[in-house]
Amino acid sequence: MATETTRPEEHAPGGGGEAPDERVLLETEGVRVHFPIRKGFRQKVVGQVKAVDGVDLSIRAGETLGLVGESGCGKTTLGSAVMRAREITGGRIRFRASDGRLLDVSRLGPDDLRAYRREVRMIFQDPHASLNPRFTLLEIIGEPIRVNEGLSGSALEERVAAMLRKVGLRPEYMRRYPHAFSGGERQRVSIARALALDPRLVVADEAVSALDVSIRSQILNLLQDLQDELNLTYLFISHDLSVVEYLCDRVAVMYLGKIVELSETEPLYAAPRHPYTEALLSAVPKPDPRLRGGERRIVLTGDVPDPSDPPSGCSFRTRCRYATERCAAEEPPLREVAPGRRAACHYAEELELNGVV
Ligand SMILES: Nc1ncnc2c1ncn2[C@@H]1O[C@H](COP(=O)(O)OP(=O)(O)OP(=O)(O)O)[C@@H](O)[C@H]1O
Repeated sequence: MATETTRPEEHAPGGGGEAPDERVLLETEGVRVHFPIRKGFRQKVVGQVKAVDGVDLSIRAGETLGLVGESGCGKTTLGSAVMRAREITGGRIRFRASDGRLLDVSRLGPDDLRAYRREVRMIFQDPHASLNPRFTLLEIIGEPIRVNEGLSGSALEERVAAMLRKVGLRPEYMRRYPHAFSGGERQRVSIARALALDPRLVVADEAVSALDVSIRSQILNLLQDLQDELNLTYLFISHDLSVVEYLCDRVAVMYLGKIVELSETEPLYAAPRHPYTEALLSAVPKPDPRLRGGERRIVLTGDVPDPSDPPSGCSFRTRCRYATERCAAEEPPLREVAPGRRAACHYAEELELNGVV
């Protein structure tokens, strides 16, 4: 297959011939991932689950971008599309390779695909499921290094020892199997494996959700330290808004396959511009019980609508307490509503929404 690459000066992320934004490491443009629904003996396609339905997002080099939303809104599917673990149905994902070229991720030739898979790595949610119990840490962490760099013997052991030290584990642990370790230690092993090839972008999907609260902050601190030390960029997928507030520079809020709000973290938490963000924030536990007043808590009623049959107009309108007739008739685009802030709500400028106190 042909590899489509463009020189940085030829194409700007964001398209449309603007000056190229050198800060952008990865960009999605109108990305869609639809799953066909098949029925009957002939497995006829009777519909589409629109898991990701037109996502424009850019991830800047060195930042941590949080991707939040309820279960089923398409976060994991978008992360898998970025990882190229899932083919996209439409749109485009572009990545700025270390040599400065912009790569079209769904059209990579074999060499560029191999390079992409070294530069973009994933940390999974469940370190119990993602670490093979039959392999030692040397094999688990060393495997990508052996395959990609051809190292073996003591050279490989040295690299694995260095990775173990980096994530706060003792090098002599490399002879042991995953079952000998606690959940937090296993997540450190997953991180060591993800970082073994010196990636530039790390997609972390619910990376601390399975951990005890006491361990969670240790792993978050480790991720931050490693980001500083290794110049990493993170796409941090989570349904936990407290964790995202702590770790992320910017936040993208996803609902029913679309980004509905995108902003730097602090202003988004202080004064959201989309009613869905407001509802998510109102459910975040407050440290001070006096601030947990019933009147501030907005209960999101009902489930996320069926992504194979989304509501007309604004997809959130069926659960939105501010919805009007216009919301059913007209889909609000994701647009700039204040400097550096985007929201997909007709009333983003007028509504006075509550943030986290
Ligand atoms: N392989 C698949 N085939 C059909 N539908 C799928 C498939 N994978 C995901 N979906 C559907 O796509 C939608 C988005 O799922 P996805 O797992 O991406 O959401 P999510 O926000 O990551 O949720 P969670 O946090 O529960 O993983 C859901 O409706 C899900 O049922």
